[in-house]
Amino acid sequence: MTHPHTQAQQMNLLLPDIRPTREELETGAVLMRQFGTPHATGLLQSLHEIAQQAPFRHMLTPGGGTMSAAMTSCGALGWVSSPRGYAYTTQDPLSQRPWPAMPANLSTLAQNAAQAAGYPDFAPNACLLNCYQSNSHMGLHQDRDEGDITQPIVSLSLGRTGLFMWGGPERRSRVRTFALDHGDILVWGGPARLHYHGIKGLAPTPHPLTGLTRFNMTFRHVEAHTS
Ligand SMILES: O=C(O)CCC(=O)C(=O)O
Ligand SMILES: [Fe+2]
Repeated sequence: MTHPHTQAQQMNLLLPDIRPTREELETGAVLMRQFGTPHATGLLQSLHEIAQQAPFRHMLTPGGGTMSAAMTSCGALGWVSSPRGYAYTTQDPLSQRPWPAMPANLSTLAQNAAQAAGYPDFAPNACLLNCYQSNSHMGLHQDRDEGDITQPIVSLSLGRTGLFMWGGPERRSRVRTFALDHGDILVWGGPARLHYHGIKGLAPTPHPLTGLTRFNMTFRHVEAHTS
């Protein structure tokens, strides 16, 4: 029996491969596994500081429901849902104060991820933060309240794994479901910018840093025409 591997290859087999991967889901949509992982501790710290100023809350929907994910925002503009509809606002309606500023570690990571995905000019001015528990989900939807669809969406997952639904340009388009793990970043723009997507639920296993909670941050560029 000969040995099929050189000594160097054998050594490599003993080490985990921690290089970020880059997977094009389709034109304009790029999944970069683990892209945020090296920065996770600082990102979670910033998230908790944001939530101290602008707490996670379950927003009401125009259809009369309540969102099962709790949400807040940072940046110049924040996303709100209410019985009156969806909007980006400059103030948190809970405090009537401006949304917390977007911390530099968040915006830098989002811009680096966008650049790696092929969007070098991304300039986020809004970041929506989602907090999911075991019973949370987010139905298939488009991100279309931004006014500007020339810039991509950059989505960072932290903590417990989410089961992400990735569809197409129409609600009835075929949907792929896959896991988004701690540190994964998904970027969608260009021809995929208005593709339907959502969260089917969470994987059962707790995460060492967040327990049974999954956090997600989506970075957006919103045209400043809102209230
Ligand atoms: O939690 C996610 O991965 C997706 C969140 C999302 O689609 C949104 O906030 O618009
Ligand atoms: Fe979305």
